[in-house]
Amino acid sequence: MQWTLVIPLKPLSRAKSRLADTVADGVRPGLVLAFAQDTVAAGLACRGVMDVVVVTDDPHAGRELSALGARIVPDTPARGLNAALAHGAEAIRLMRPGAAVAALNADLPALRAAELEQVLCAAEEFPRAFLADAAGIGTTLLAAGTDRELRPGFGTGSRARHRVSGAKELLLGGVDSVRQDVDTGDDLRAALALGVGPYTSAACADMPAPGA
Ligand SMILES: Nc1nc2c(ncn2[C@@H]2O[C@H](COP(=O)(O)OP(=O)(O)OP(=O)(O)O)[C@@H](O)[C@H]2O)c(=O)[nH]1
Ligand SMILES: C=C(OP(=O)(O)O)C(=O)O
Repeated sequence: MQWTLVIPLKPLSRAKSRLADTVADGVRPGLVLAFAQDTVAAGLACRGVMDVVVVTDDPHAGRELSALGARIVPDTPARGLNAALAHGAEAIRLMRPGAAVAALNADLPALRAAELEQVLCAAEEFPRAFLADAAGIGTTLLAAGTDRELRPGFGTGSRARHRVSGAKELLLGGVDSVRQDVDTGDDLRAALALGVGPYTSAACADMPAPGA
């Protein structure tokens, strides 16, 4: 099965506010963009991925991610993360009816294409499936196979919400890079320990010791 990834990204100046105590305001937007660049680059390098759609209203991020090969879809006006994902999935299926769609957070700087491939292969077995985040509370990926509605329930506590929605939880080992989202300073240190992609690595090199 070939998947289209739909990746939501908030305007950079407002994103990742929970990193404020670790990363200075002036540096944070560049770091958030670097997370998204590493996420998109790994997604595009994944064999099971046909294409990547980023839902964002941020013009700078749109240009940079489009240069990597992503298609940019403008956000729905101020209706939040799940509306953005539903809107992205709808745009994909207008273009390619029935397409298999997987929502993926843009904050996965350690993402490895081979691990994403493993998750998407496992998701093929179910109409809807999801992967819990490293903290075990949220979700980093929600997949809807051919002709299945995505029905995203992302946000705080989304693991339980996606379970209740009937999506199958993928209980896989060896896919830490797909689970490791970055919300806090501790998450950033965990991602750095796993090994981040080149954009995040370069952004962190300009920062005062985020891994300390
Ligand atoms: N397009 C779009 N993406 C969103 C929106 N809200 C959140 N996201 C994205 O959804 C993903 C998961 O969101 P969070 O992990 O909460 O990221 P965040 O909102 O930047 O983080 P905090 O400010 O710390 O809450 C990230 O890739 C965000 O950029 C939205 O309203 N529109
Ligand atoms: C978006 C999510 O949460 P967080 O903001 O904690 O990344 C989620 O896990 O669905």
